[in-house]
Amino acid sequence: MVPAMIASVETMLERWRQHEEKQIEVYKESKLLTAEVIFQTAFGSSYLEGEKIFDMLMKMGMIMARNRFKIRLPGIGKFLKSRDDNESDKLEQAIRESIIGVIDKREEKVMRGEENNYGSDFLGSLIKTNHDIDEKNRISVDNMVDECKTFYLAGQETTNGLLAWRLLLLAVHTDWQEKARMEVFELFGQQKPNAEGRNYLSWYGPQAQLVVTDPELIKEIMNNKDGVYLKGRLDQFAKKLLGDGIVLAEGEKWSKLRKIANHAFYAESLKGMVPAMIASVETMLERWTQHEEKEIEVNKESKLLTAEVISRTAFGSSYLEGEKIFDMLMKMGLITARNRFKIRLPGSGMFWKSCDVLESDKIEQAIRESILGMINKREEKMVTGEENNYGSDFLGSLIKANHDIDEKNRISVDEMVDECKTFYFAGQETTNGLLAWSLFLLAIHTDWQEKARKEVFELFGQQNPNAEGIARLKIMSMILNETLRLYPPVINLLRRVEREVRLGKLIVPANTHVMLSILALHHDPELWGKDVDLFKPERFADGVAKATNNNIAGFIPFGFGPRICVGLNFAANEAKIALSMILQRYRFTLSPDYVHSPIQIVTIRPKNGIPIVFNKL
Ligand code: HEM
Repeated sequence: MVPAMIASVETMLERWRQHEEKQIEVYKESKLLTAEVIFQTAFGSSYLEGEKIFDMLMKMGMIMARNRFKIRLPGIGKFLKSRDDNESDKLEQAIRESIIGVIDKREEKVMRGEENNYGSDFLGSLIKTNHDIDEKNRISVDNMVDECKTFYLAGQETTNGLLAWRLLLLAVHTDWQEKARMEVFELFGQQKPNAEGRNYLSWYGPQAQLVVTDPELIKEIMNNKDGVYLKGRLDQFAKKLLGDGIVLAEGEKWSKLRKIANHAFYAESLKGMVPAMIASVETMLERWTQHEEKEIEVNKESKLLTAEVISRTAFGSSYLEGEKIFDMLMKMGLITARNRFKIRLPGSGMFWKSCDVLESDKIEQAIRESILGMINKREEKMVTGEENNYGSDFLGSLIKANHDIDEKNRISVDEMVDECKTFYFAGQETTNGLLAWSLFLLAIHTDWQEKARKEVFELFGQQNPNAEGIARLKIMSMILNETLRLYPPVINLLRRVEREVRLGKLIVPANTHVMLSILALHHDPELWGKDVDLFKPERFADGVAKATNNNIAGFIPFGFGPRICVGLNFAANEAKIALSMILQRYRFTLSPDYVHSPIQIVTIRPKNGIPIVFNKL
C-alpha cells in the first residue's frame, strides 16, 4: 500500500504548491488525503469516485452527532419520525445503492474477462468471501455493504484526526518538528519513505514501537552498555503468567535472581541432570512401544516430556505432581495470547472486568497456592528431619535464598512463587518447541536424520547418552541451530527506552518501545542468502560466526548479551538426549495427514500438531 499512500500525498502536495507562503487549512486537507488513501488502498478507486458515498457518510455522522443526547420514548419511532429520521433513512438507502454500484462494477470486470480475479484489496476480499463455496465462511450482501461503510468511515475519520492534530502540535513545537525532520532526512534523504527497511516504526495500539532487525543495532540494544534499554512492560495477562520475576526484573533484584538461576543451571549442575533427563525420555519411549509403525503426535509427546524434565530437574517432583500447575499456566498462556491485540481504555479495569480478567485472577491465585504447597512440602521435610537440607535443585536454591540471613541476598515468598512460575513455563514451553520442530524437520529431511543417527551410534553405540558425548554431538548441534533459525520458539524481544537515546542514525525518544524481531532476523536473505527458507544445517558447520557472516547478533534464538537465556544449555542438552535416544530406536517420516500451520501462542507452535510415523530400526 505504500506506493498508493505516497501517490495520494503527492497529489495533496501538488495542490499545496499554489498556496506556498500562505495559510493552508490542514484539517480539510488531511480529510481529503485520508479519504483518497482509503479509497485507493481498500477500494481500488479514487476519492472522486467515492466522493458521493463519503459525503453521505459525513452527513450521517452529523445527524448522529446532533441526535446523540436526544432521549426518545421507547417505541415512539413507530408512530412519529423526525426530520433527521427521514433524512437518515434516505441516506442509508442511497449509501447502500452507491456501494452496491461499486461492488457490481468490480464483479462485472471479472464477468467480462477484463480481470481474472476480484482483486487483492479489501473490496476484493469481501467479494471473494461473498462468493465462498463454504457456507461457513460466506458473508451476505448486507454484510458486505456494512463492512464497506465501516471501512470508508473508520479508515478516514480517525486517521484524519491523527494527522491534523499532529501537524498542529508540530507547528507549535518547532523543536520537535526539527527533530522529526532530522530523522526523516537521516532515514530517507530526499527519497520517498518506504516501509520495507530493516528498522521501522509501527504501532501497537496507541503505543509507538520501533521494530529493529538490523543485527548491529540489535547488538547495541542487547548489550545495553548505558542501561537505557529496559525490559518492556508486560500486559496484565502476561504478568500473571510470568510474575514479576527474573524475566522482567532490573538492577539489583535481577542480579540476585540471576545468580540463583545461574547456579542452578550452570555446567556442573547440568551434568548431574543427565540421568533425570534420560529417565524421562525412557518413560516417553516406553509409551511409544504401543504405537510403533503408527502415527504419534510428537508435539503432545514433547510437551509431556519437557514438562516431566523440568519438574524432575528443577523441582524434584514428577510431571504428575506439577500437572495442575502446568495446566493452569497453559490456560493463562491461552488467555494471554487471545488478549494480545485487545486495546483497553486506561482505567476501565476499575469499573469493569472482562471474563478473561476474572478467570486469570482465579488462575493466578490457584497457581500461587499450588506452588506454595510444593514449597511447604519441601520445607516440612527439613523440619521433620527427613532431609538435612533444602536440596541442590532450583527449588532448593530458592528456599535457601528465602532463608538467607543476609538481607541483600534474601528473596521474598512472592519472588519465590514468581520464579517457580517462570521456570515451569519458560523451561517447558520453549524446549517443547525446539524438540517438536526438530523432529518435524528430521522427519522430512531423512538424509539429515541418517547423518545424525550415524553420529549418535558412533558416540554412544546402543548405550544411553552421557555428558561427555553430548558435548561432542556436532551434526546434532548444527541441526538444532538450523531448527532454531527456522522456527525460533521466541519470535521477538521487547525493550523500553528509558531516556532519549541515539541508536545508529536514529534518535529514539524516551518511552518508545523497541521490538527486536528474531523471526525477521533469522529469515533475512541478506544475512543468510537466497536459500534462507531452506533447511540447511550445513550453514552451521563452522560455527555461528561463520554462518552469520560475522554478524553474531544475526542468530539470537536465546537472546543476546547479559539477559541471554539462563536455560540455553539445559534446553540444548535435553533436546540432544531426547533426539539421540529416539534416533537409536526409530527411523521416522512425516505423516501424510500433517497440515502445516505454525501459530504464535506465546511461543511458536504447530496448530494442528505434528503426526509422525515411527518404524523400529
Ligand atoms: C529452546 C529453548 C529456549 C529458548 C528458545 C529460549 C529463549 C529465550 C530468550 C530469547 C530469552 C531472552 C529474553 C529477552 O532478552 O527478553 C530467554 C530468557 C530466559 N530464559 Fe529461555 N529459552 C529457552 C529455554 C529455557 C529454559 C529451559 C529455561 C529454564 C530452565 C529458560 C529460562 C529463561 C529465563 C529465566 C530467561 C530470562 C533471563 C534474564 O532475563 O536474565 N529458558 N530465553
